[in-house]
Amino acid sequence: MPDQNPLFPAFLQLENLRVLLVGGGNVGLEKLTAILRNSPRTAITVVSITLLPELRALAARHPRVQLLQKAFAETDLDAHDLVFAATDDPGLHRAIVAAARPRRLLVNVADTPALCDFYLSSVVVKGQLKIAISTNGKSPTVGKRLRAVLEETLPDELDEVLAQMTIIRGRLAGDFAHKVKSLNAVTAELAGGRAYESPATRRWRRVAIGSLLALGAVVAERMVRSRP
Ligand SMILES: C[C@@]1(CC(=O)O)C2=NC(=C\c3[nH]c(c(CCC(=O)O)c3CC(=O)O)Cc3[nH]c(c(CC(=O)O)c3CCC(=O)O)/C=C3\N/C(=C\2)[C@@H](CCC(=O)O)[C@]3(C)CC(=O)O)/[C@H]1CCC(=O)O
Ligand SMILES: NC(=O)c1ccc[n+]([C@@H]2O[C@H](COP(=O)([O-])OP(=O)(O)OC[C@H]3O[C@@H](n4cnc5c(N)ncnc54)[C@H](O)[C@@H]3O)[C@@H](O)[C@H]2O)c1
Repeated sequence: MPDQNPLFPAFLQLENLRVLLVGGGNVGLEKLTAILRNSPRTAITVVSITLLPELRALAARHPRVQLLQKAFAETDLDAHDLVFAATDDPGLHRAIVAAARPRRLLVNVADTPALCDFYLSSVVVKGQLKIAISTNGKSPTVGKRLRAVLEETLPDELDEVLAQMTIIRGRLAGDFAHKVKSLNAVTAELAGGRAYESPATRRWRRVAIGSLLALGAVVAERMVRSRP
């Protein structure tokens, strides 16, 4: 399958790891915000020559974020597990990746797929439910739009369902196979397909898919027309 998305999705216990963020400008602030929104107690070292006031304010609200106002040095990689590079210096990004490789550190370089060991995703949150979306870098904008559609469409009650299922699975007796059978039976309705969609969900699905397809067709046509 030549065209498949080969990325492996996983959900990190980031609060057990140590993160280095290099760059404290606009993009650095975006990365720090994304990390802390998901995993607010993560230990993060931010290394940057300059630090935006908003980033300082965010760090002040998170005791495990440490700010180091200075230029990046290779030794900053020591004692970290993951690295985010978000400066305005592509040469520095290449140097960070080169220094991180022999240390077996995983690196994300903002907006630079060729230098990334992992990509960030659009994240849908409904209580405890979290869905990460990857377009394999094809269009982060589509990821962002899909996030909004899913946030709007997924019923808020899903979080309650999860809470109830946790209680039920804790109470179920019997062997593993019996438990799986019971849990599948209890949740059968959730997987019931379109017949089980609420009218609002059905409408959103049609609107979302319809408008994305229409938009794609318009853009494609314009591009064909504007070709020299
Ligand atoms: C999901 C999200 C997470 C986050 O960053 O937190 C994310 N980008 C987001 C938004 C966004 N990024 C860009 C735009 C402008 C419009 C556009 O270009 O489409 C917008 C839209 C906006 O801001 O509205 C610019 C851009 N991004 C990349 C390139 C380079 C390239 O494509 O070659 C360029 C061109 C730079 C340039 O032209 O200079 C590359 C990457 N961006 C990724 C993640 C990874 C792939 C994710 C995937 O598989 O989809 C990957 C590969 C690596 C990485 O950075 O991790 C977040 C949405 C969060 C949300 O709101 O839900
Ligand atoms: N701001 C955006 O939304 C956006 C969008 C698309 C592309 N970009 C590109 O992304 C890059 C970063 O953008 P930005 O807005 O975050 O820039 P920025 O100037 O706000 O931030 C860059 C940060 O990197 C730090 N830095 C530079 N060299 C360093 C070093 N040697 N050691 C430590 N820190 C160092 C700077 O002190 C600064 O805090 C730029 O190349 C920009 O063109 C930005």
